[in-house]
Amino acid sequence: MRTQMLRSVQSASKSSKFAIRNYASTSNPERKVTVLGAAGGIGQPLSMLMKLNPLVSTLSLYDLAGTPGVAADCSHINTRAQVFGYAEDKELGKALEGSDVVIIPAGVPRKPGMTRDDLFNINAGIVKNLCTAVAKYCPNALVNMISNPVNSTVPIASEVFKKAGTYDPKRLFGVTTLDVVRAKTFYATKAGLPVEEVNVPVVGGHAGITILPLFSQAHPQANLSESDIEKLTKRTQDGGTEVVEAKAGKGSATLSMAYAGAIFADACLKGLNGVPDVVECSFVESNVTELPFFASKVRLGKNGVEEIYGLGTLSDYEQKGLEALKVELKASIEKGIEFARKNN
Ligand SMILES: NC(=O)c1ccc[n+]([C@@H]2O[C@H](COP(=O)([O-])OP(=O)(O)OC[C@H]3O[C@@H](n4cnc5c(N)ncnc54)[C@H](O)[C@@H]3O)[C@@H](O)[C@H]2O)c1
Ligand SMILES: O=C(O)C[C@H](O)C(=O)O
Repeated sequence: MRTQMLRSVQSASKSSKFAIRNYASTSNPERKVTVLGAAGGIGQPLSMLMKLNPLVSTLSLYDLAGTPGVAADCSHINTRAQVFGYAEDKELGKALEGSDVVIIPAGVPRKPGMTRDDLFNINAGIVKNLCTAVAKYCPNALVNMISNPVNSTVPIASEVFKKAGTYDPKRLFGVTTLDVVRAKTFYATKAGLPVEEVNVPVVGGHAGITILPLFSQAHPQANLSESDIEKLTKRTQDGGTEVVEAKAGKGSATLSMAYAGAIFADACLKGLNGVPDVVECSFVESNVTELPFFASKVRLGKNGVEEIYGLGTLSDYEQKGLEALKVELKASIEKGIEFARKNN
């Protein structure tokens, strides 16, 4: 028994040495990913998932406090990325310099009874300051905005970058991947399909009714009733609230968000590295509708957004949802722009 265990340990260690040699010999370019808010509920698991990503060569972890510990912990994982922890304002520049992708989950989460917009007063200022630093230290980075309310924080970031003269709409993304992750999970469960084979585009924004899953375009197509589609739509729109209530005051989605954030950052890295046909939904500057920002499928490439796809054919129910969401989304976008202009 003991010999058998020893043998399996020896073979495991042989295979991990082999894996390390393989990493060293891959042709993946050097890529620096920075996480701002890395010691938080999303930041920690997201940092770990980025440490596991072989496309990352440098992982830079920044938060107001606690990042040296998170970085030391992550750094012991035997994967390619070199990990560095930075804390406090004075280290923000070093954390950001040379970044290819900056992921921003810095800010406060919701408690039961709150909307994402209730976070605006605190998170708007945090995002504005962090984006000012991004413009200064890594103006060419792809920015993955996770901090809520995404419908307003992305417009804030765009105004900050415009003021700094660094704005490139192809490089700014609101991360809406969690809506897609949820839509896939709920749809696959209801339809009895293997979840890994399911795809569902989610468009609009990232709050309540502005989240519009397009189940009429789901793959594979399942024969669900109108009432099932309405329930799935509502559950996707309320997915964040479902987690906030279940956590009962201890924050919002962190683990599923870290997973979703890691998928989106990986797509950005693949695009930068020239991998073809990388498509994800994201909230970006867009002319798909009359609104200046909108989430839809985008193709990622060496410059960030290479192509923004239109909405395709919508069902009557989705068309109504689209018209209904525009009022709220427009107001949230304008609120962000106005805040950034006033506080410039
Ligand atoms: N886009 C999405 O789908 C999605 C999903 C889940 C949560 N969120 C949002 O992500 C944000 C973070 O959520 P969380 O659960 O990780 O919260 P958290 O409170 O656990 O962590 C936030 C972290 O941000 C840090 N922070 C605050 N101000 C900072 C600053 N100026 N610079 C650097 N770091 C700073 C805090 O110290 C903390 O460690 C919230 O706004 C939440 O609503 C978005
Ligand atoms: O719901 C929240 O407040 C967090 C996040 O936006 C989510 O969708 O889980």
